[in-house]
Amino acid sequence: MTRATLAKNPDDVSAMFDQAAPRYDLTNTLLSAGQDRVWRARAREALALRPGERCLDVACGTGVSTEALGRSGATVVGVDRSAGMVGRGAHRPVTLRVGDALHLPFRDAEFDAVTIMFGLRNVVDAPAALREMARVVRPGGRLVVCEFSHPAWPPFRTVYLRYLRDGLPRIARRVSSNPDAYTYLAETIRAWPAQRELAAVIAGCGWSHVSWRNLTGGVVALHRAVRDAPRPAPAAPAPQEAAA
Ligand SMILES: C[S@@+](CC[C@H](N)C(=O)[O-])C[C@H]1O[C@@H](n2cnc3c(N)ncnc32)[C@H](O)[C@@H]1O
Repeated sequence: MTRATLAKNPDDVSAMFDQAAPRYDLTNTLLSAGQDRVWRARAREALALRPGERCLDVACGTGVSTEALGRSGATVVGVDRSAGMVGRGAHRPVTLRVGDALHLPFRDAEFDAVTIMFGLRNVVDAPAALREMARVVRPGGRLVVCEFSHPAWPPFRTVYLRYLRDGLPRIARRVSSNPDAYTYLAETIRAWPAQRELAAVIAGCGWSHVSWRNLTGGVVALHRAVRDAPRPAPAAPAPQEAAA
């Protein structure tokens, strides 16, 4: 998976989000023309949390997604590597922690479900993060990855790629507290694996029943999967009567 492991320095990525944090939520809403709320709502539906379940929101940022997930009646915890992003969410009625997706500060099989929304693309080693998410979810538990993707219809793709190249950085220069973060955003979206390719990566990292659906014509894709059950131990050989 070469394109999902672009050379990204984790400390640089966290510093970039620390700087973008003060106006992160506003910038997102403007750049996506309000679609970000719809995409997160679709991810929430796909997770289908039930009251009493435990869910982990990895790369939770300022906790917008975490707070919305918490309305399901499940216990939801958010974790993010950027202290600046987590700090912006301190007022929210959910638990947000500073922590790394590659070394999640949670026990094996602690959660019923895990999600990562617009975060996997930013993690330095996406397959390692997917394996780590599989570790903290119980066998049979659910994964939802919500991430920018690749529109399939060529005319729409052309317009979208032009927006990424010209429109998005221009808007970001006016609103964001760190416009460079949005040049990086456009670059990482272009380099990110297509829907089918990402599904194959997820399937290779401890997840089964992988499926996906496009949102907004493929601008975003929602991938769902189920945590593999542990393989049953091989049956012990039937006891043999010892030869006399
Ligand atoms: C685009 S933001 C998404 C935030 C939030 N999920 C949302 O939907 O608004 C990406 C987040 O990924 C976080 N991130 C990047 N690498 C990470 C890592 N290794 N561990 C945890 N969080 C990470 C960044 O700090 C940033 O907050």
